[in-house]
Amino acid sequence: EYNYTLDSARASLVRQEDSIIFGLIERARFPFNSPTYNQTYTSIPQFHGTFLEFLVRNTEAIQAKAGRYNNPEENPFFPKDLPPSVVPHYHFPQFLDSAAAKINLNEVVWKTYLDELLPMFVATGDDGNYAQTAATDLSLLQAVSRRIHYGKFVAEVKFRGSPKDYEPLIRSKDRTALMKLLTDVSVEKMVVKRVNKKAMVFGQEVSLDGGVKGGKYKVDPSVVSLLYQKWIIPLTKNVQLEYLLSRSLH
Ligand SMILES: O=C(O)C(=O)C[C@]1(C(=O)O)C=C[C@@H](O)C=C1
Repeated sequence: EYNYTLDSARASLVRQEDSIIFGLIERARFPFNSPTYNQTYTSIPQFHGTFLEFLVRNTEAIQAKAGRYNNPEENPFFPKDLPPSVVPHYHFPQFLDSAAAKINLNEVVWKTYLDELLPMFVATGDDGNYAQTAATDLSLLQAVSRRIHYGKFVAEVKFRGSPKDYEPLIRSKDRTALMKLLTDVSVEKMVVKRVNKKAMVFGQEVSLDGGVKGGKYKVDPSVVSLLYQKWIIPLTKNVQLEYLLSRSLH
């Protein structure tokens, strides 16, 4: 069995910050491009939904065939009606409880992304690049979703580390106490500080003479920390909580 530890789980979360910040930078290259999210823009035959939904549903279908969702770290946004994988099944280590498969907070991720995150880091305007915009949305959505659902692994590690603390709270469904037990405020503060710093490093204009052009970053570092503080960390904790509450006990 693969050896997940709190250190290795946290190292993965740190690594995933890179994907999220580069995803933000990539999406921020385009203005808001409202037709991407606007039902009335598309008249795609046999499809009812936004342009983004069209791209995501179809991409997920092809990625499902290619085996993406065989990996327990991946959670689709539209799990209903996905085609089965057509490739040989790689046997990923069974680290999580079987209840994990049912935990999917992507509906919340989707809504939060559109209603809260996008308006915070994207400029207003329309340059017609809807397909490119939707593609950057999808890869960012997938990075955020993977990070948040990685909470399942973090929670399992924590549970195995102190089952005597977690079991009674799970039995009594004490959400408040569970939330308190899985929270580490000092780690959260470090995460928020680090993503701010990474946004400065990754988002600077690099020039050959005289290093970095001052002042302007490709995505606002304070917005990146705010996104983490307000949405990404709290959602990761919600995944941990839901996972623990549905975890089987012996
Ligand atoms: O590192 C942990 O222990 C986590 O559970 C991850 C995380 C996070 O989302 O970054 C969430 C809850 C903790 O309070 C600290 C950090």
